Amino acid sequence: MTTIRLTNTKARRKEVFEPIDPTKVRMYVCGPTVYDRAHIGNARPVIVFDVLYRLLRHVYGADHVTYVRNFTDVDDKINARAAEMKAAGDTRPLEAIIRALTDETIGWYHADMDALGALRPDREPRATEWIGAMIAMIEDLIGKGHAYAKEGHVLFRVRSYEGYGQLSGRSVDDMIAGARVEVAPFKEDPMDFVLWKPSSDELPGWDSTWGRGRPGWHIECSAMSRELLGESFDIHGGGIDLQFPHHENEIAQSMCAHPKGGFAKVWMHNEMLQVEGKKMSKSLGNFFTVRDLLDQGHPGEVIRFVYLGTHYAKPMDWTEEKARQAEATLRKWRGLVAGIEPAPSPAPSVIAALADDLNTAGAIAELHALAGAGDTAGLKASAALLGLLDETMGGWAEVRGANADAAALIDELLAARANARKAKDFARADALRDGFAAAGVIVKDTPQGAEWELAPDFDPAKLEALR
Ligand SMILES: Nc1ncnc2c1ncn2[C@@H]1O[C@H](COP(=O)(O)OP(=O)(O)OP(=O)(O)O)[C@@H](O)[C@H]1O
Ligand SMILES: [Zn+2]
Repeated sequence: MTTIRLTNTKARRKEVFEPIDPTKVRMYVCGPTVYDRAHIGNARPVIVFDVLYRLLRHVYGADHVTYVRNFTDVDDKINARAAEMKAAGDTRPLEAIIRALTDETIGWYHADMDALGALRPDREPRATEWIGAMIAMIEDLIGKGHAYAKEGHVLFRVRSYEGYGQLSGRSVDDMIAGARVEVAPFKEDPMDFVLWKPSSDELPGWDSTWGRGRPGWHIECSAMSRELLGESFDIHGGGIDLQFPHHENEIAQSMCAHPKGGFAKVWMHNEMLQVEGKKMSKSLGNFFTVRDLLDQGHPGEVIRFVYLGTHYAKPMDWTEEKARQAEATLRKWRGLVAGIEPAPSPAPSVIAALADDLNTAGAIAELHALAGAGDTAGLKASAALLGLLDETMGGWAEVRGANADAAALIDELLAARANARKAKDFARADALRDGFAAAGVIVKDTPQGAEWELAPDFDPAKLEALR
């Protein structure tokens, strides 16, 4: 069996991955808070953990892997957005606006992430459907002395859990000094965080022994992962921005509620997608959405390919140049594998790269090697492991709109040019080169073969005349 090695943030090193139960590999990834279109930063964990999911399914069998990713559909940011909509004239009750907003956002999220070729997780729990489990967990924590109720709030008593800070490697006192912790009259200690808070009549709320209220964000993931995966599971993922406080708080809650369980064995964090050295985020306003890129004509597969070019543990940025190169490569590979029966399994070299802490850039280098060696069946099977070259994947036909026919003709003419060169028919090869230039097709010869793109003055009639 393939040995997978993963960097465990908790251990701060690369470890051999050994599932607790190899017939039931379990992974939980923190999903989006649903009030807005996903920006391209939010797509990074989706793609990273989709590749891991595909690798786990390949190694352990598709029926032996359970992937859970939640939707946070109760949150102050959602309430604030709904309040803005109401202030802007929406006449529905706030709760109805919230329901419509979260439903619509989940629909967008599915459409956008599907377009990136991400498989849907096995379970996608909505927090609002698991409130009972959250209340039960909070009651349990109070019973065990790890939480306390005050003024309609329930707080987690951070100093009651001695392991607090281990994941992020900081002491509680450092954290207090460094973080902007909210001091509130109902807190015993500034580090304590909210498990439950009161809701006004018009906000979403659920009845509890502490009054009508709603859960805090951190308890959602602890309760849902416990319900769907158990007290111990294999992998917990999310962006590095969630390591503290969100994941630290999840660990504290889950370890205190279920001291016999181990919660997550391996913690994996993707680094940030950045814009000029800063995390892309809604609060900084330096974001654009996956939908923006799709609407600009970038096929989802091209976006995916760009992400795979950088290791998940390194920061990355999005550039048009990367997109251009990705598109040229994929266009060429799509031409190579069209109508080809894939090999029965992916190439060992590609599996080995992915098994080495998801070395996606290395896996792509291996795909180039397969393409270069003419192993198109191997290329197709191996690309599938990365979620690439799927013939049902959309985007390509629309990418250049009416120019889809042109794409086929250009590829045909490039093949003709290569043949002419091989046959030393330089007159024909040169005529094609000049013809491309005149028609507005920019051709670039690279070690991997010819790449092309259309200039703004592209003239389909001139291209047609080159036949
Ligand atoms: N710039 C980014 N690069 C990579 N991952 C990101 C980035 N921003 C958010 N994420 C990840 O996206 C996932 C969904 O997070 P969530 O919906 O809470 O977004 P968010 O953190 O609220 O976004 P923002 O910071 O823009 O408000 C999380 O796993 C988070 O770590
Ligand atoms: Zn979470």
